[in-house]
Amino acid sequence: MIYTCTITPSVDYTTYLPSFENGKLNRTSEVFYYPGGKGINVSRVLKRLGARNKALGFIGGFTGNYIEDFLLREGVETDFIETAEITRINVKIKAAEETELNGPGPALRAEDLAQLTEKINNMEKGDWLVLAGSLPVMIPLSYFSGIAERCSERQIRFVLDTSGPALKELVKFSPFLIKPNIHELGELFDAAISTKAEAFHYAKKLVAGGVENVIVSLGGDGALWINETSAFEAKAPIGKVVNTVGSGDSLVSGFIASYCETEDPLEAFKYGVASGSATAFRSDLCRKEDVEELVGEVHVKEIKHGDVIV
Ligand SMILES: Nc1ncnc2c1ncn2[C@@H]1O[C@H](COP(=O)(O)OP(=O)(O)O)[C@@H](O)[C@H]1O
Ligand SMILES: O=P(O)(O)OC[C@H]1O[C@](O)(COP(=O)(O)O)[C@@H](O)[C@@H]1O
Repeated sequence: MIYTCTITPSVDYTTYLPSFENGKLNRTSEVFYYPGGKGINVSRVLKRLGARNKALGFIGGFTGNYIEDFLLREGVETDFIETAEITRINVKIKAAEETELNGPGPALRAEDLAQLTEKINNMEKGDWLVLAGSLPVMIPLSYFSGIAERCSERQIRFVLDTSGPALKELVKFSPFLIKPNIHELGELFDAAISTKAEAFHYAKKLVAGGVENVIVSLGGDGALWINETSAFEAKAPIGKVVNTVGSGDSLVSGFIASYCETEDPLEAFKYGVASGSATAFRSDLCRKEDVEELVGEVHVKEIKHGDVIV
C-alpha cells in the first residue's frame, strides 16, 4: 500500500482575476476550494493515475471535514487523525503573477503524534510512505527522524518532499526519493543555486550521501533525475499555464505510480514530469488522460560524466 502523510493539510482557496493590486480592494468572481497540502495532492493524483493509496495526516474543524468529504467523494481512502484546531486555509491568487499565502500548520499534542506513530508502526515491508509538505517547527525533528528510521528498518520506501531543517535532517536516512525544487535544494546546502549545472552538482552530492533517487524540479524548465548509475534531464512539455499549485506533488505522484507498474526509474521520471506539467496546464490537479497525452512530449537527455549542462 502507498501511504501519504500530510502533517499540515490545507483548503486551497484559489481565485482567478485579471489583475491584482496590493493594498486595494480586489473583487473576484472565479473561486475554487481545493483540498491541499502536499501529501493530499499526491494522494489525489495517485488515485487519478490508478494507484491505490491511503491519505494519513491531521485534519480538524469545518475545513478538515471539507477535505475529508472531498477526498472520499473522489474515492481516495483516508485515515486522518482529528486535531483540536481548524485546518488552515491557504490563499492562491492567480492574476498576472501567482501569489500564495500559506498559513501555519496545526499545534499538535503528544497524543496526536503518538497516534500517527502507531499507524506507521503497522506498515509493512514493501509499503510506501510519502511524507510531504511543511513540518511544523514545534514538532521536534527527532520525531520525524524516528519515522525515517522505522521506514529504513522495515524496508518501507520512504519518499520525502519537504523543505527547511526537516529536509536537511531526513536526507540522512537514505530516502528512496526526494524532490526538491531549485530553491529547496539551495536551502539544503546553504547555497544560491541558479543554474542546472549547479543543481546537478548538489543533487549528485545527495545521491553520494545515500538518497536513492533525487529529482530536482525546475518549473517550466523541466527537471533533473539522478541516481547512483544514471543522470537525465527532462524538458517540460509546452502549454498554457493555468495553475502551477500542486505541480511538484503531481511530479512525485507520477513517478511513484509509474515506478509501481514498471520498476523503471527513467520511465517513472518521464511520467512524473508529464504529470507535473499536466497539472500546471489545468486549474485543478492533472487527470490520467492529460498525462498520457503529454508523456510523449517529455524529451529526456542523458547527462554523462563531464557533460556541460546549460
Ligand atoms: N510553467 C510550466 N510549464 C510546464 N511545466 C511546468 C511548469 N511549471 C511546472 N511544471 C511541471 O511541474 C513540475 C514541478 O514544478 P515545480 O514548479 O518545479 O515544482 P514545485 O511546485 O514543487 O516548486 C516541473 O518539473 C514541470 O514538469
Ligand atoms: O505545506 P506547505 O509548504 O505550506 O505547502 C502547502 C501548499 O502546497 C501545496 O500542496 C502545493 O504544493 P506544490 O505547488 O509545491 O506542488 C498546496 O496545495 C498547499 O497549499
